[in-house]
Amino acid sequence: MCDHHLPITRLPMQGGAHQLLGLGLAVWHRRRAGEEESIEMEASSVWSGLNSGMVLSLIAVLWTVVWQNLQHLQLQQTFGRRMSRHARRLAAMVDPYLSLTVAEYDGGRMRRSDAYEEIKAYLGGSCSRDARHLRAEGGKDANKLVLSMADREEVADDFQGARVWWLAYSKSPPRTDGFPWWGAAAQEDRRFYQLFFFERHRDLVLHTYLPRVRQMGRDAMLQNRQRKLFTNLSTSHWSHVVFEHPKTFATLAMDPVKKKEIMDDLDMFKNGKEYHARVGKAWKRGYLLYGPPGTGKSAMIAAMANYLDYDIYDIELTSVHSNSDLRKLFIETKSKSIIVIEEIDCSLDLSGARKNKETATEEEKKDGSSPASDKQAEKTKKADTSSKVTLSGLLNFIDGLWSACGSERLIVFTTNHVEKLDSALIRRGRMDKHIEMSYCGFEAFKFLAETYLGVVSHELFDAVRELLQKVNMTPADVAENLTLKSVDDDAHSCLTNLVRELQEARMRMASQGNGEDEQDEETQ
Ligand SMILES: Nc1ncnc2c1ncn2[C@@H]1O[C@H](COP(=O)(O)OP(=O)(O)OP(=O)(O)O)[C@@H](O)[C@H]1O
Ligand SMILES: [Mg+2]
Repeated sequence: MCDHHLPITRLPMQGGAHQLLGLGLAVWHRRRAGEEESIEMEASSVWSGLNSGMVLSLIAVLWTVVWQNLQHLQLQQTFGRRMSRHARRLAAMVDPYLSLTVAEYDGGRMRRSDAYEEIKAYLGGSCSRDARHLRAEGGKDANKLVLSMADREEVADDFQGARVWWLAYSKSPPRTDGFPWWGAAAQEDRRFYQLFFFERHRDLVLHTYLPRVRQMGRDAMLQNRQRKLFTNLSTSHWSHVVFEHPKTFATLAMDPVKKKEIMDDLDMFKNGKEYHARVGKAWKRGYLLYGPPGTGKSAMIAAMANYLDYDIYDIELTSVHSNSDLRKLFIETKSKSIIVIEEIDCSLDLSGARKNKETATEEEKKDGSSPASDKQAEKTKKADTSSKVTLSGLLNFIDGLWSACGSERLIVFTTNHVEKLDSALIRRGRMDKHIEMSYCGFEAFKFLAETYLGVVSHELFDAVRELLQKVNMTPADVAENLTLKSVDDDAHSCLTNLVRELQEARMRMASQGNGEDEQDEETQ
């Protein structure tokens, strides 16, 4: 990149005379810039440049008027081809510059363009030197800002002896009356980068320069990347915070063999680009994590994201109003990410329609059952009665045609009640790997004792082993007991507390068992 007067003062305009008038002026500027590369312009050449620029502008305006009239008279069919050939020749004489535009959103407003992001990252480094007006966002380094060009800024770039110019601009979106589901984001300005270069550099720019820009942009993005945790606060848009969960596989208590198996599976997935292409499968993988509350399902997702260095998209299904909103959310997700739907059984009625509070409680009243869980009651309370995400919509989201757009994505469902899930939802190919997160065993306890207390053996370990064989306690409860809560606490006091709690749980189980036995005897 170079520090240079910027030759292009043309902002993209609607076609026709305005644009061509601008073109004439731009030519003068660019001619001037071309000469400035080697010599300073003298006053007389400025005037001659200006005059030729003005003449060209006039020709351009006249040409546009004639052309528009020809169009109007519908003579274009007869003369159009020949005229447009002449037009192209004239344009090349008048303006030896080509331009290329990259929009922030391609495919309507559905998906942010990777190319736009890469160009933005590429230009970030140079614009801090050359541009006068900048935009800034937080980056990986807490003390630094990631810079990009503000609207209407231009920077020049030199590549293998060719000079090109980048312009940033934005446009207001067209009116969206009658399309309310496009939402607020559709009203935001649309951003673009426009690249100008000499026609003689066409091949160099298109085939060498631009691929290099994209590659360098990707590298810069990796350097500045902050991992993000996204959620859909509204029906079809993501909001995010920086993802900073400290859980890693090194601090996740579970059977070491099982843990290794999961880590190997993740490695295979991450390095599986060629494999997926070879066997013709979309590069995605489904994980189902199931087990009682507090057994580490959410902790496992955080550990996976940290291990793979992926972003997380946590979908709140109860806020999604329709299958098409779900699709929109999905399309907006980036690669290298984990898409999570927690407590899937609470978010969706697996017969296809969403539960709402009334229907849920009606059902419970009818069969005399209590709510499946407080969490479920809470979820169903939140569910919008107008929600229409269906089981088939969800299945489509996981492995329909749309699921293949983008790549390198894990889809993770969690549930406390795996038995409630529709078999279609969790069959292999959709949820490829089923992982049971279970109550704390002795191995997991030893791991937690070492992590939380730094002890690898203790006189109370045998008592804990014996009790854990008889009592179901979650890793979350064990971890809570092993947490130092005051300066007087130490390993011994924590382990004593744990043993006491396990004994109490065992006594409760025994008394419940007795109660049930007595009831059985009475009924007999
Ligand atoms: N296997 C584990 N290893 C280490 N810590 C654990 C483990 N399981 C749970 N924890 C700790 O217990 C707490 C609760 O765990 P987590 O939220 O992951 O449980 P969950 O299975 O997602 O529960 P729920 O079904 O209620 O969402 C967390 O602080 C987590 O760090
Ligand atoms: Mg959880």
